[in-house]
Formats: sequence, C-alpha cells, structure tokens
Amino acid sequence: MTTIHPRRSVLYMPGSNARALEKAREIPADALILDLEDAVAPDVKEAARAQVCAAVKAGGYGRRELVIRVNGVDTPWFMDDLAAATEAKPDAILIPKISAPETLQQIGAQLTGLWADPAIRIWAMIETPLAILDIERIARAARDPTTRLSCFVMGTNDLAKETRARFVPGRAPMLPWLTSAILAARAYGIDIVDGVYNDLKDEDGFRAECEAGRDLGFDGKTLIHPGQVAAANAVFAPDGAELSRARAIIAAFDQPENADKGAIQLDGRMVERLHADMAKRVVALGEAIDA
Ligand SMILES: CC(C)(COP(=O)(O)OP(=O)(O)OC[C@H]1O[C@@H](n2cnc3c(N)ncnc32)[C@H](O)[C@@H]1OP(=O)(O)O)[C@@H](O)C(=O)NCCC(=O)NCCSC(=O)C[C@H](O)C(=O)O
Ligand SMILES: [Mg+2]
Repeated sequence: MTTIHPRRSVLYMPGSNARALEKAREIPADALILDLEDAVAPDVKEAARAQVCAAVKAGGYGRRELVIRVNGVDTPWFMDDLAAATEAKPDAILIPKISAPETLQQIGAQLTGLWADPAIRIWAMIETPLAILDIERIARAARDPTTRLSCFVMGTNDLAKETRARFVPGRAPMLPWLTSAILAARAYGIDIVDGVYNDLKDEDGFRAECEAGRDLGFDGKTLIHPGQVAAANAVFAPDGAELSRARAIIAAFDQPENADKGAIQLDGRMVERLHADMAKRVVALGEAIDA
C-alpha cells in the first residue's frame, strides 16, 4: 500500500499575515496552505512571498504538510513565486486555476529548469468551468511524472463566481462537478480535498458539509480558520466503530478456514476481499493519523 498522508484538514492562511504563519506552528491541521494568491492584496505580493518562503525555510511546523499557493500562471508574479517557492522547498506548490493538462506539463518543465527538489509535489486548484469540462485529461497528467501532480483542491468560491451557481445547503448545483473531479482523481491515483466553507460562525452547517464531502469520497476539506480544524479532523478520520469493523474484516479473512473464500458472512453482512482491501486502508489511515 502506498504511503498515506492524512489530509483531513488543510488550512489556508494569507501569506501576508505574519501572526497566522506563526500561530500555524501550533494548529493541529494536517496541511497548511500558505497563500500568495487571493488572500494577498497586489501591493503586498512581494512581501508576502518573502515572508512565506522564510517561514517554510525556518520550519518548526512538525508533521504538517506545507504547501505554498502561488499566483496564477498568467499573472506577473507567477515565475518569481515559482522560483522562490522551489528554493524554499515546501512539500507541495499549489497552482490556482488549472484548466488544461498542458499547463501542468509546462510547469513541470519549468521546475526541471529550476532544478527543483524532486520531492516537491504539485497540487492543482480545480476551480474553473474549463477544468471541470476537461477533468479527466487534467487528472491523467499525473501519469506523466514530470508534472509531479499529486492532489486536486476544489475551489468552490471561484466555481461559484464563474458559473453563478449559488451556495445552498447540500450544494446540489455543484455536486456533478465535485463528483466528476473525485472520479477523475481516483481514476489516476491522486488525492482530492474539498472546497472551503465561508460561514465561520455556522458550526452545524460546516460539519454537515464536511460529512457530505467525506461521504462523496474527499480526503479532507480546505479550511479558512483555525476554528474549523477540530471538526474536519474528526469527520474525516475513521471513528472507533469503523476501525473495529475494519480490523474484524481483516481478521476474518486471515482465518485458515476462509483462505480459499472470496466472500464470507460477518455479523450478518456479506464481505468480500475487496472489503478487506478497503479495511486495510481504513486501518492504515487511522495509524497514519495516530502517528
Ligand atoms: C477570515 C479571516 C480574515 C478572519 O480573521 P480574523 O478576523 O482575524 O479571525 P479571528 O479573530 O477569529 O482569529 C482568531 C485568531 O486566529 C488567527 N487566524 C485566523 N485565521 C487564521 C488562519 N487562516 N490561519 C492561521 N491563523 C488564523 C488570527 O490571527 C487570530 O490569532 P490571534 O491574534 O492569536 O488571536 C481569517 O481567518 C483568514 O484570513 N482566513 C484565511 C483566508 C484565506 O486564506 N483565503 C484564501 C483561501 S480561500 C480560497 O481562495 C479558496 C479557493 O481558491 C476558491 O476559489 O474557493
Ligand atoms: Mg480560488
């Protein structure tokens, strides 16, 4: 089984906010996105870039994955952002508004030209109508190792802006786009995290959207405030009952009398070897979270 990176809680913070960058060293999020794009005003882009890269180089973030979100490829800041982020060596660089696989290939070539550390991954924001229309080809870019593509991040605010879809409880207008992106990500073996929930005060609505996202198949949720971390961590982690059942399924197939069986009955339910594979992933995720 490949290494599991828990990405239950992926917290954005403005790269211009020194206090947030400092505070994040103590916030129990699985990953941090240090943003140079939409959360940073044009006048302070250069200062934010320097501050973010200094924070990444200084470290002190423990096991949290560090991701730098650069400005878009068609902005005047992109190449300097990419070069500075490459030098700072975060775990990943997040590229906004990816709409075609060719852009990922072009960025892969630019990273090669910058002698980027091979460990740096590329995450892609899926937040344009064109990205949704071409999502299979974009995900397929992960098969080309030079793209380094390893994770999709849904940008539901930009999708709402571009499509004029409204945010409604349950997100019915967006469900086809979310599920298409999940399907494409899974088809090509990359992770995918859900979009943000803007209403900081609506704890029930936030938890409900986390649960819905988890049930759709997302690995976690992007967040905008430390107050959202605990609920996301709880919802996207396997709970005690899920872990017990997973261990019971694995143990059942390990019994000698089941060695030649593809399907068995366990507590009144049919379980197949594919369920044992799923159970192994649940246990591995639980262990990765505990670690
Ligand atoms: C939304 C906020 C501007 C609210 O900030 P604030 O009013 O300061 O909130 P609080 O007073 O409740 O803050 C309490 C303390 O927590 C720290 N804090 C707040 N937010 C963060 C954070 N994201 N990371 C780390 N620390 C944070 C404050 O500094 C306070 O600390 P202290 O002084 O010690 O009390 C703010 O939460 C914020 O800026 N959030 C992130 C906004 C952002 O990054 N937006 C861009 C990403 S969303 C997006 O673009 C998604 C996608 O592209 C799409 O299209 O959908
Ligand atoms: Mg966006």
